[in-house]
Amino acid sequence: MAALDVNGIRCSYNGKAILDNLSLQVVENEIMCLLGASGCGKTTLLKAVAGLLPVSRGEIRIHGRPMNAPGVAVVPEERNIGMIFQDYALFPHMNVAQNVAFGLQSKEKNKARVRARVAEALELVNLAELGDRYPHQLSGGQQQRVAIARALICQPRLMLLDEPFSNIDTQVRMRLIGEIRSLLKGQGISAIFVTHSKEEAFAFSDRLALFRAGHIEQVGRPQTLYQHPESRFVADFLGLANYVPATVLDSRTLVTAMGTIGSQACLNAEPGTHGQLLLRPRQIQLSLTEQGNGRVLEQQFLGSHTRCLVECLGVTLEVSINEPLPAVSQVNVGIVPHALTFFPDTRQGQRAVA
Ligand SMILES: Nc1ncnc2c1ncn2[C@@H]1O[C@H](COP(=O)(O)OP(=O)(O)OP(=O)(O)O)[C@@H](O)[C@H]1O
Repeated sequence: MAALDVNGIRCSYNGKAILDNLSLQVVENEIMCLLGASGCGKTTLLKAVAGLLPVSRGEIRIHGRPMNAPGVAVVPEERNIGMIFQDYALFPHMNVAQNVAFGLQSKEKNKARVRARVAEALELVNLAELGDRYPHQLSGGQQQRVAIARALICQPRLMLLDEPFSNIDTQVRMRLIGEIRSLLKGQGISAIFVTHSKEEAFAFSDRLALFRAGHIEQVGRPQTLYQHPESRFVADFLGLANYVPATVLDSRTLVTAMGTIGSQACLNAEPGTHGQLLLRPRQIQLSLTEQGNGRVLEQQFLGSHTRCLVECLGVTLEVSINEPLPAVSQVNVGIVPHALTFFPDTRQGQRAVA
């Protein structure tokens, strides 16, 4: 059974539909990321799932239970979900332990049991020693951990996280993402996580749904979307994309100005089809040679890799290499063998065929 089943929902503000006929499934213990530019409807979907926004068409089921069937509108506190927001939403006049206990107190009257559950939740987020501190005495990362402990204490089966890492500085962010991911996995909690950062989406999610103006453009594993985007919109959103004009020779070969390039998977396009070959910066390799077909225009050493701009037969390519090359180098541009992604020119919206 799916942890969450969103089926053809419509949500509006002031009569204007923001989501229309939108569907999405999240399986048990899966972390799904809603990724997209500002205003595309990610938070609207989260609010509909939480029960904070009415759904005028379609259906939402959480662990098989209908939330909004005709005559049914399950209130947020009865959906067995935890919510974590960007601004932590901690009560400033309560200490950490009181903040964490807050949601449980209406359900559990036995004070000793509340104390034990608070201690357990703080232990899970590595804040066992800080129960007496107040929010203003904590770092951003620690405050977000308190918000997570507060959500975990009610033992939700589905967690909704709305940009939970955007106020955390970059050095702490990736560590916190790793910690929270293992925590959710360890506790068997499914989650939906909203962000507009692709790096966070890649690091945190099992699958991601890329939003575009109220609909989902593509949903799948982060690596699949990055390496095999179905449209140029997805390709461009998820990272730097080079495009090389190409023509299909046969089901596994493209002809480009750089020569013929073999694909490790079928291209599914008719021979003679013109289009664009997608090449990520790591899918291009450079070798130093005076007779090479490329010329290095610019390089930036970025620590873990070097960004290199190369002019090759009239196309400028961005390539990612380990170490900088000698200045003013002539290079040969080659393609790392892989399953090629090719966008035919003729199709509307330029959908990929590989
Ligand atoms: N309360 C509201 N009343 C009217 N329009 C709203 C309201 N809340 C959001 N909207 C509009 O709905 C659209 C989707 O907003 P939503 O908050 O879902 O976007 P988002 O993808 O989460 O964006 P962000 O990344 O900026 O949070 C936007 O055009 C926004 O202006």
